[in-house]
Amino acid sequence: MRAVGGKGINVHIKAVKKSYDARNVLNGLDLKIKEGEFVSIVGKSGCGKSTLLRLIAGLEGCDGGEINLNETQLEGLNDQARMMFQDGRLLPWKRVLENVCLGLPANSKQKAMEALTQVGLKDRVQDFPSKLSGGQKQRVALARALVHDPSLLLLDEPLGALDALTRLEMQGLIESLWKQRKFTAILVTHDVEEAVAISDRVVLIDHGKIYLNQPIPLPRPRQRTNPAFSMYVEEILDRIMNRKSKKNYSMILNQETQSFLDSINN
Ligand SMILES: Nc1ncnc2c1ncn2[C@@H]1O[C@H](COP(=O)(O)OP(=O)(O)OP(=O)(O)O)[C@@H](O)[C@H]1O
Repeated sequence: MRAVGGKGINVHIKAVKKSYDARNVLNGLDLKIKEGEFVSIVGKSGCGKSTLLRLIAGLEGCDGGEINLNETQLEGLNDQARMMFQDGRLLPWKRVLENVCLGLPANSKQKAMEALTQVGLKDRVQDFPSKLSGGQKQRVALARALVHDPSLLLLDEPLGALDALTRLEMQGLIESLWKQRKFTAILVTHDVEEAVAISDRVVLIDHGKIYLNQPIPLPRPRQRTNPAFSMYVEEILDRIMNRKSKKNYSMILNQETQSFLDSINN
């Protein structure tokens, strides 16, 4: 069933398989994401993060298993989701406002203006993308996704090409829009600090399955100077690199993980 007004949806990924050229990328992957939850996906390059996002977007089909959105099996394109990529994918010959209005009915200008105001670009609506900085282009891409009131926002390394300061600003913007609009968000990122800073939960893909399912129960906005913040970052990095945990945080983290997983399964 379609969620209304951008309210988040549950995403249930069941035993999903995907292969390319007879090589298994996703190998019976299971993941449950709650309505309105912010989940980040991390893992080594090539482990299948973007593949999973494309399957959830319905851009490609699964070779096995299924993806359910609020208990309804996804077939074809996921019309409740919008996706944002590393390169904003703006049309260079269209102005900012026209880029955001793409695919919308002719009377949607007001709504597009509101989305552009929310991302802090109301003064740049008549500019062409070539006049914008990298961060501004990604703000347009974010407005273009949000103007459709998605129930699910899929973020494929959207901040990967930005400088460190712009990245921090954009993380804050994405987090505040997620809080206001209450959509479900799935972020693919290589930056474990970014994942810990804005997610309710970080999941790690390895060998085509979820290898770590780590809730981040820290208050928001997250303080990077908080020792617990560094503990999560270190532990997740250790697990990505298959290193033995240096400080033996695993036990604490595993207890939190188990109680979180119990709560979503009940
Ligand atoms: N269309 C395709 N045809 C063939 N192989 C593909 C295709 N798409 C992805 N792959 C392969 O599937 C594997 C997973 O790719 P994917 O892009 O999902 O990884 P990723 O974890 O997002 O990587 P990165 O972090 O480097 O972006 C890679 O080995 C990739 O080469």
